[in-house]
Amino acid sequence: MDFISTYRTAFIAALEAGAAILEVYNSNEFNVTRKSDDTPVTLADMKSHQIIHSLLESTNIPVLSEEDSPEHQKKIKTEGKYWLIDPLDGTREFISRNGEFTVNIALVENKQPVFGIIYIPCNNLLFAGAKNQGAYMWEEIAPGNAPSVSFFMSNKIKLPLSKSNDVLTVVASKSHLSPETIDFIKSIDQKFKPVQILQSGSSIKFCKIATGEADLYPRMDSIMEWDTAAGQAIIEAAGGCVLTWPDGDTLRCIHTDFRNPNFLAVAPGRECKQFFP
Ligand SMILES: Nc1ncnc2c1ncn2[C@@H]1O[C@H](COP(=O)(O)O)[C@@H](OP(=O)(O)O)[C@H]1O
Ligand SMILES: [Mg+2]
Repeated sequence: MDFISTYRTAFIAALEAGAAILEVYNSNEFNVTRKSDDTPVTLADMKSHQIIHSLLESTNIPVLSEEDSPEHQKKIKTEGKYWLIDPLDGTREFISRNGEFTVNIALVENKQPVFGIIYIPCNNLLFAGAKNQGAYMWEEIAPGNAPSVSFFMSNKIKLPLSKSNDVLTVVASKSHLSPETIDFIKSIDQKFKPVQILQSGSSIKFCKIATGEADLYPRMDSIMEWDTAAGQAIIEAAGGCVLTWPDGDTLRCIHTDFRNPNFLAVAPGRECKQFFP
């Protein structure tokens, strides 16, 4: 549990970024523009990016953000340790005002996420986990100034939570559901009836796997390493796995264009192999 004090700056950054995001969310000034890959970006993405960057720079560990320029991203040495951040994951959900967006901060070491934070500012929910140190969630964590380390220690809820039923629950994207993901869900439905399907935006899907609220998160289209690193660290710390599909290797941050292959995340306590060919 030392990670709460070790990575205190990341906790502070996530909550301060959450406050800046909500300030934009509660205004009508989103300033939506399109990036070169045609994905949307808002004033909230950029404010969050600046806050997290400036706070994490004090750790003397390089910072790589989704919103950095491609030139800056290429300069970061990904051989050692670096922060990998998505200042606002679920920009489409943000723009459509459904509240399903997150702040993601991961620490990557030797190509593997070893620590992750996901903050859901609209729900006051915070998730964090570190390799060999477990994963936890906190409720009623308001955006803004971070509570003390002792507050985090005494209010933590260990993940996974206990599960109340045997139905296999699959969680999938709300805004980007590829035909391959739909085919995978159909095949699971045939093999493991009854199957329940949930849809949610952003890294909230990883949080649902880490808590055990959902059992499977299939992603059969290629999302980026900043979309997955924090969630993977939390799921693995909780005892689950995030594996490439269909090979079944542990997902790693090894791609020069930061684009992940297809993957399947499996909740703690579920045997991963049964879902692979
Ligand atoms: N085909 C694709 N290629 C790259 N990124 C993708 C993608 N489909 C979805 N994403 C990104 O994945 C993130 C989460 O999406 P989803 O809610 O569908 O899980 C979003 O990140 P951002 O909002 O940070 O840009 C979205 O842009
Ligand atoms: Mg983003």
